[in-house]
Amino acid sequence: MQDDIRRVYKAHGAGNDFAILVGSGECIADEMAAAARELCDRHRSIGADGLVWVDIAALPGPAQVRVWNPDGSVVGMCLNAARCVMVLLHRLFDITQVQIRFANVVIEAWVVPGGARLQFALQASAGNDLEVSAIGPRAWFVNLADPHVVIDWDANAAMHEAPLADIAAAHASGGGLSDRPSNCHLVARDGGSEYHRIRSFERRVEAETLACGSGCVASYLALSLEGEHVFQTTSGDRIRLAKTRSHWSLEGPALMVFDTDVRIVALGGAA
Ligand SMILES: N[C@@H](CCC[C@H](N)C(=O)O)C(=O)O
Repeated sequence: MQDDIRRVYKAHGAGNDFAILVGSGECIADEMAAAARELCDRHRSIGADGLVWVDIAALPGPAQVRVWNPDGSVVGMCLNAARCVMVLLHRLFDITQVQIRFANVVIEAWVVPGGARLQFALQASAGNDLEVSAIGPRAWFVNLADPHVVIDWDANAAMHEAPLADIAAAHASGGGLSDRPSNCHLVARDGGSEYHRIRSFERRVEAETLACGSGCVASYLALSLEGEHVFQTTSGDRIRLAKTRSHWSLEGPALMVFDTDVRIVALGGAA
């Protein structure tokens, strides 16, 4: 393969889709930010909600994982991408378990039928300030590795018709309920049950995505839930979430879509 041609893997976790690059060692952050802008473009390239770099140098030990939004900004933690990485490493190396390390969050991952299960701890610490604060009668700001606004939507009002992009622009873009651009989630709890519907608008994707794993965690925290809860995402897929003491368990679908060779201009390929 020529030096400027890279293997790119396309995968999705509950419809949240990613272009994934695999390599040994650290990547160059500026180059990857530019590669994210290039590869995530849905009109001119593969198209994705984010670009993922997986450093496999230490396998079967920890995989270092970095994620960039389509605008080239860094994602703190991406739980849908984490499941995709587990499924990809299973495909490539036949491993069924791996530790995935984001900059501030360490995740244990296992392959399960149709997807992956993740286990992780989220603690308030210097690099990962966990913050949940009420910002309205039924709205919360939740800071995980990235900022989220959660709005508790009346389950009797048609959530699928809600103008999510407008709500995010009014309340989660830095001028409304939160003072900084945030991901914005509408959550409706059916009959007070353990079953929730969620719609997510992701900052820096600047669009509604089909699912957001961190958004499910933020919603669980905002709504002060306990025990196991299921979030049905816009894609119709389900993300199962439970918390015991400080440990979270998240299970959901992840699928490889295709892989292909791409000349990436940002990584030195000729335009
Ligand atoms: N989709 C992700 C989280 C994405 C975070 C976001 N775009 C940001 O930068 O804040 C997930 O599944 O966790």
